[in-house]
Amino acid sequence: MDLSNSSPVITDPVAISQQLLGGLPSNLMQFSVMPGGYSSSGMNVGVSRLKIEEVLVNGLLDAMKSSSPRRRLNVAFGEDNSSEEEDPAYSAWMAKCPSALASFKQIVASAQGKKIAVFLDYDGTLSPIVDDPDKAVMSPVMRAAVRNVAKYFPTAIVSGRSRNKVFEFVKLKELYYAGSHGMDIMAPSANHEHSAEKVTKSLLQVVSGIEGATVENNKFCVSVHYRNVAEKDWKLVARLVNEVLEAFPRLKVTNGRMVLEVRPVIDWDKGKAVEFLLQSLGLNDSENVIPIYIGDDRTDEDAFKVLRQRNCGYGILVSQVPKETEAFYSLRDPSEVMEFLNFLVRWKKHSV
Ligand SMILES: O=P(O)(O)OC[C@H]1O[C@H](O[C@H]2O[C@H](CO)[C@@H](O)[C@H](O)[C@H]2O)[C@H](O)[C@@H](O)[C@@H]1O
Repeated sequence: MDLSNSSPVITDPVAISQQLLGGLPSNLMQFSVMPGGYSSSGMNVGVSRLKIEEVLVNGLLDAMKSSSPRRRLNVAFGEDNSSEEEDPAYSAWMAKCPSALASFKQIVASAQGKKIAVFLDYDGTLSPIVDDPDKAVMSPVMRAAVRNVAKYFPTAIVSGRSRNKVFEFVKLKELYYAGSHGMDIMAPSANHEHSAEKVTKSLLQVVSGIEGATVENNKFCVSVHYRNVAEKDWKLVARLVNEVLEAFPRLKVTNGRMVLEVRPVIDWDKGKAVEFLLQSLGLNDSENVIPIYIGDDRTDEDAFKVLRQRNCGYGILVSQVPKETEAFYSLRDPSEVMEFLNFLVRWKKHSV
């Protein structure tokens, strides 16, 4: 795709957005408590607004605490500080989610004679997780691995970052990009971008007093980072984000790796982006195409689910700790991601 015209892979964004918005499943409709404690459906919920807010905030806080553990691992390519001996819990987890490196022969055997399409998350997959989101740079050797993969396989970056921002990190024009958790290729109607601008401003105001809290505008989505916030202040972050979102009924909050992701309440995610990319690239033939999606966080699970539902292709989770996942295989960190990508290139070079 020619990025110079900065036009993403889209068909008719307005029609698709209307279809998306019109097709909003009921479970995503906003639950609103009417004055006097009646829900929009007229049911007497008998629950005070404050009680509901407390439940929402505590739910968010539980999810924040369960997000990626505070592990200060310097895993920038070969400087992995994790202990050498195998962690029994990780070994037990790998029985269910085997290493994609150890399973490489099975993966390529199933791809023999078929087309492989590669989808790559950015943060925690191509770049190590670091404290400052602006410093999550990709190493030259990882860039070379991705560049080489793109020589043999259609390759896309699917990121929560804005499309422009993740392109600035990756710097490879020959790739396809789906930014803002897969929405940017759709160029949803401008009001999503407008909401993101407005909610960014509100979030910056409310978290400005919390040390370590930062807000990142990713065009159609906004990230509220709490990686550098003292755990005692996490509930305050959750409460403030929840309060701001009350004024934005078309936005929701989901969890990433020590980040609250503020996203439009539309039925669109990285999984839908992968389906859209496969279709628009003419790779929708599940008999002859093996999509491989590599990612590290909860938003990547939407893509893993799609591949599992299609019974075609492989999700690969990047994690150093056992996690519930829809992925088929696992890799420990970005250095193993790079090794896997290099395996793919070597296999293709020697099998043509
Ligand atoms: O979909 P991704 O490409 O994985 O992007 C998801 C989020 O990644 C970034 O945040 C994460 O990485 C940061 C840098 O390593 C880290 O500081 C932060 O704690 C992680 O959550 C990015 O800043 C977010 O906007 C993305 O949504």
